[in-house]
Amino acid sequence: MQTLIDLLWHEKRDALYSVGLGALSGLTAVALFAMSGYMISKAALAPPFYTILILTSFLKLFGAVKSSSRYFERVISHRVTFQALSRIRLHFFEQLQPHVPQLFSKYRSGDLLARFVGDVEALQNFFLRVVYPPLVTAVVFLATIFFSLFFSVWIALALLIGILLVSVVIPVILSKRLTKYDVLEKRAALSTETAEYFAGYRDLRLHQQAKNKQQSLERLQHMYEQEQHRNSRVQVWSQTLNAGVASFSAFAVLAAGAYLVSTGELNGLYLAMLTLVALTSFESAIPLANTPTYFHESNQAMERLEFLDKEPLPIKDHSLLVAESYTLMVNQLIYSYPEALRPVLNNISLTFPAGSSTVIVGASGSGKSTLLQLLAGMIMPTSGEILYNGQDISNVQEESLWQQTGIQLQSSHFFYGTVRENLALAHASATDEELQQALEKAQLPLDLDASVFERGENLSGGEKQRLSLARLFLQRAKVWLLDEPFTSMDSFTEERLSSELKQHLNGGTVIMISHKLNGLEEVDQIVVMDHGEIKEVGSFEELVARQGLFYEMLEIENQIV
Ligand SMILES: Nc1ncnc2c1ncn2[C@@H]1O[C@H](COP(=O)(O)OP(=O)(O)OP(=O)(O)O)[C@@H](O)[C@H]1O
Repeated sequence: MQTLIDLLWHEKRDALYSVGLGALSGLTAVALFAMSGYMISKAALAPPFYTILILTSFLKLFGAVKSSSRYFERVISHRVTFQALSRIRLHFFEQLQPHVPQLFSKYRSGDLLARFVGDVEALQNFFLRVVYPPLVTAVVFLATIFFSLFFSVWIALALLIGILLVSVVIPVILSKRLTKYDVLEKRAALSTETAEYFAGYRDLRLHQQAKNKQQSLERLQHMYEQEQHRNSRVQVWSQTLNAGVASFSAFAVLAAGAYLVSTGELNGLYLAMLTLVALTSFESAIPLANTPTYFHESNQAMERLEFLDKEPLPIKDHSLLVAESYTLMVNQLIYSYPEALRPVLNNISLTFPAGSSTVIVGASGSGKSTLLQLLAGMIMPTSGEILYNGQDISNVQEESLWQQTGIQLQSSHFFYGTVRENLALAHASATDEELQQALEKAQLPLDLDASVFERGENLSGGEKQRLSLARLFLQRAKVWLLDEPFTSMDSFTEERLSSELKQHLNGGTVIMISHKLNGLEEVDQIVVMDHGEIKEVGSFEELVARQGLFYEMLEIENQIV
């Protein structure tokens, strides 16, 4: 909540103006009705014509001030809200950014979307319906009670009791009931499951599970609706009590006034005026009926949005020192995924000399991709160090690291748009000719203006892989980290592409994961991994001669071929 107040504080000037204008509008509304009441009573006594004329002029003045101040108050208060919302979005986006590579290990995409769209949106009510109404009501009531004191202490007391009930007693009681409900949490659960349902719809249909999933979605929707229903029931109660107290207070003012008139303590001329003052001033307290609900909702939205703040991030304030080439070293590296019971990489030490080529092989799940992501600085080691030319990358800003590295992961993301836009991701200023050349090198005969659907849905597995290789052909890096770049290709395309790639990567330090063991004779170093450990390191010839794990795997591959 403190963060929200801090973010809103940036708009303090406009917020103050809108509260001032709101108070002015509320006060002139009270004055308008007070004057009307007084005028009606006065008119009954047949006063001189000029008295009516003066009173009517005041009525017109109050009416004009009320409408214009209300108009400007609306303009400014909405400006405050939208500017604060944009600050809030920016703030949470900045908080989110450093967590991005690992974010989806911890949070589901539907949940993140619910937080950054729905929860941020819920905060638009914070100023308009939580901060603003109590301030305006306080000003209006202070002035009204002070004004009433000139006529009767009892009438002022009736107003004071009424406003205390509306602004303190009712909200406090209802807030206790509201804390039981969590509409945002239920909405997030529904949106998380719905996002997954759409993403996996094809598989659900194929396995005849769409109906089951649909039923569980319906259950979530029902829970969400019930929570909304309970929440709105509290809101309706709040509005009813608010209106009841307002009417009762106005009645109390009328009754007290009538009694005081009968005892001669109050001039009857003011009775209608004071009753109308009470009725109108409680009108400015109507929005208070929604304050507990919106306060509770804003509180919950902030709690859901501050989920990342609690996790301190390492400070990365160094840049990678620029060099002609890089030797990569890994020292006693241990890595455990968050909340995993055992480390996935166990005490790994390796050297990748500058300009050398290394292929990492090993059984599925042995930790190859994890090691590559660590080398790329996408995840941080649990312990141990990763050095680029002796420089520890734990405090190096990712951008400076990624300027020197060309990375291809097992799967790349393709954005909805054109082939050109998807390629430009790797080299924003590349000319059409350069983009075309990259496509040719990647053996991908696609038009630059051809459409790409979300996640590359209209591309085959091999085409996706070649499109991401085309991105690599547009880059000039000194370290290349490639995770199985040819898995979805036929042998002929793989052969042609791999010789193109070899030429392109020439001179850089290349580390590539592969499941194919044949054809590695020219590679400088082969690393064999098993269960998160390095089992063997050496050239093809050395490993074959050793007749260890690599040799066994090669034998099996040869038998299968
Ligand atoms: N984000 C993650 N969160 C938790 N565990 C993970 C995560 N990614 C991978 N793992 C686990 O870490 C282990 C190593 O995974 P990794 O992807 O590094 O293996 P790999 O050798 O590259 O496998 P493959 O050859 O099948 O791609 C696996 O047991 C996997 O279940």
